[in-house]
Amino acid sequence: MEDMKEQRMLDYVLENAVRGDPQSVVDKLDQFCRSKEWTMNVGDEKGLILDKVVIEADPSIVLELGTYCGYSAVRIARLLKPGARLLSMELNPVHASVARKMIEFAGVHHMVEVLEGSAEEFIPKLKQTYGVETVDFVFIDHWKDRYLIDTKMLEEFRVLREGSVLLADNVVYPGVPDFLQYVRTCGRYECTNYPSHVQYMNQEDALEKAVFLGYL
Ligand SMILES: Cc1ncccc1-c1cc(O)c2nc[nH]c(=O)c2c1
Ligand SMILES: [Mg+2]
Repeated sequence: MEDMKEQRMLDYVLENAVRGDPQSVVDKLDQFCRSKEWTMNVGDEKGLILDKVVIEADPSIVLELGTYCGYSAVRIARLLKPGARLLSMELNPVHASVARKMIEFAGVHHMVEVLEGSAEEFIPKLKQTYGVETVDFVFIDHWKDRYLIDTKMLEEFRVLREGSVLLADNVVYPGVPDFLQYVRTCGRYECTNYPSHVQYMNQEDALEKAVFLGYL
């Protein structure tokens, strides 16, 4: 396989971060993206907002839609309590492979599982295959055209419970207007917007938190 940007980013972490130290992996990923090549990790600025929302939620079961190279999986897992689990879904097999190595190097592989495939495929299986009754936190960061469909699927399969926290990246850029309109107007979510910037750039972006109020 040709040497892809994602492979170069993984190699940089393996050479420069500290094995078993998730913070050092996060720091070296940000350093790579600022000094070598831009990649679509959620990044350090939006990452601090993600940290605060995760700490506040203190979740036991986390879903992530869109693993990419594992930056946010490592960033979230480093904040989870013992026994908590993160299931992260990634459609792209090359990214999933890079992410698994990143997560293992960071030493959080005992709490993070990367599911290779689409959210559409895995959400219906969460209960019988992964023993997940409901989830406490969902980080949505995959593809703008899937945010709304997959959120409705989480509702349809009763994966959410009163108080489940959805946190969506890129609600300004690239933008997910249909998802925003839905969570802000359907009556089943309490929404908060967190203005920020596209990772490692000056372009405006934002995160949106949507707390599920129940199957009204
Ligand atoms: C790729 C890109 N170019 C310019 C500006 C933003 C992006 C960008 C940023 C992200 O955080 C993304 N997250 C998930 N999925 C994406 O496709 C994605 C794309
Ligand atoms: Mg993103």
